[in-house]
Amino acid sequence: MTNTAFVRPRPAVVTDPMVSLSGLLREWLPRQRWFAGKDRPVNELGLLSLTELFPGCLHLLVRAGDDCYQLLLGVRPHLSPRHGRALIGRAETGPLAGMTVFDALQEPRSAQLLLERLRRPGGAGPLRFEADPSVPLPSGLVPRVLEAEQSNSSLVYGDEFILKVFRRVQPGVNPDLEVPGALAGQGCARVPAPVAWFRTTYPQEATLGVLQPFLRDASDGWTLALRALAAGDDFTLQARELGRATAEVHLALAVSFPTGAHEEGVRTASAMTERLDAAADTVPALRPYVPGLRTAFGALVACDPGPPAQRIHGDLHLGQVLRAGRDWFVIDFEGEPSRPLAERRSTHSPVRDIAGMLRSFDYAARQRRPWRPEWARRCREAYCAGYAERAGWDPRKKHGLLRAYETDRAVYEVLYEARHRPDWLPVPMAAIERLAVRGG
Ligand SMILES: Nc1ncnc2c1ncn2[C@@H]1O[C@H](COP(=O)(O)OP(=O)(O)O)[C@@H](O)[C@H]1O
Ligand SMILES: O=P(O)(O)O[C@H]1O[C@H](CO)[C@@H](O[C@H]2O[C@H](CO)[C@@H](O)[C@H](O)[C@H]2O)[C@H](O)[C@H]1O
Repeated sequence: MTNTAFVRPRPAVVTDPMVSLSGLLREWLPRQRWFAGKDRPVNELGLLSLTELFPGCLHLLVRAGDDCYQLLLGVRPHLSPRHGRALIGRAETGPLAGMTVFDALQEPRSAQLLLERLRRPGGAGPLRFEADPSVPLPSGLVPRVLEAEQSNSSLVYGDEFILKVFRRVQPGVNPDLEVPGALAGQGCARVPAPVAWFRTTYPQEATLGVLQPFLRDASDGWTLALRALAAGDDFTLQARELGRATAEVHLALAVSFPTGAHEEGVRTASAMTERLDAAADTVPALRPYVPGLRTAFGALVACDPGPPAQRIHGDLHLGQVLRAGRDWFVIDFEGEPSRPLAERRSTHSPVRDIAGMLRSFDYAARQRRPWRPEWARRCREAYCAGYAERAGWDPRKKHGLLRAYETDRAVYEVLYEARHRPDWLPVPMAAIERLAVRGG
């Protein structure tokens, strides 16, 4: 979304509201977890589109640096102190002078009206609200903001549905709508199916939010793994079932979307090397390990190409899987948020997902002192065994591939932690050291 043309408000609302909003948003945006540009000041905000969603609620797409963000802003004379967390500030100048501006997603009345909007398919200016007509959406469900460390913002309605509002918007269909929709069409029960969604048609087509059933009694894999570690419990049964669930999702993806040829070793190795070099430019701690890590990528050229490329999850880790009863569900098919959407929607080796989950067992084991490498090793074994049971091929027999993909994932994690959670940097750095120096 690089088109910065000002969209005339449809339906007409206020003129040039950015005069009122820019200063407030420049302060507020860098404090939001989902805002990617924290490392530089927000100098200029470009308005891409503005729509009055309902009275007192503006929908905005704004450009900050190279990124486009979706904002739902409440604008009222006053905000109850009970909802102080939603407050962005009081506009001093421009057409909204004197009004209180707040994050509408964190204010219950606005969140309720947003669900009402999803219940009635139709348009509002460039926005389109759509729903699966076979799923009844009750009115009056009480909203609450999900208190999770998230890349987006999610609202839970009456513990029945969860609405994910994408914050960083890229043109095109978001895989987190596309993939669960296609998998539901294949009857894959491992992924909650979208029941309603909204998108924009301006300045370019883009998915803005998806509503899906809320798995009420579910716990995510990360929480369960840490709980097992703290109690000294074995986690191999769960890991094995998770391996099976991953393979089932991969099989469903392979029939729902076109598959590709085997990823070509030379091309994959050079893409991974490029990512490594870019990461080492940003994170100096990586530099001493670059030659050793390159060896892992270089080995791809000679090793068995592995399974054919296909659509995958793209950012699989323990936080992306939910266990309800004895079943694992997979969520969040957006892929790695920093990659371009076209790349996230293309085919890749399924080994990429497997490597993501294997790295996650290592992350979990490193949350305890002393570090529990045996716990991680057993989970990794069990996960691969479960995967092999369903997929018909065993990831453990693809050592060279697995090492390269794990290395690539650890490099991504180093960059991610450096940007978002510098205190966590030692976790992927320990893996980098292991992969570069000891080779696996
Ligand atoms: N269908 C669901 N049922 C229950 N909880 C969910 C569901 N979808 C997401 N969640 C919860 O919301 C959290 C964030 O969802 P996710 O899609 O990973 O968002 P993000 O991409 O912003 O990180 C998950 O970790 C999980 O706890
Ligand atoms: O926000 P997303 O879930 O899309 O994923 C991003 O954030 C994750 C952290 O919240 C990050 O995952 C890394 O930390 C996890 C523990 O918090 C660990 O289980 C993962 O293995 C590790 O990669 C993920 O990389 C990032 O894309």
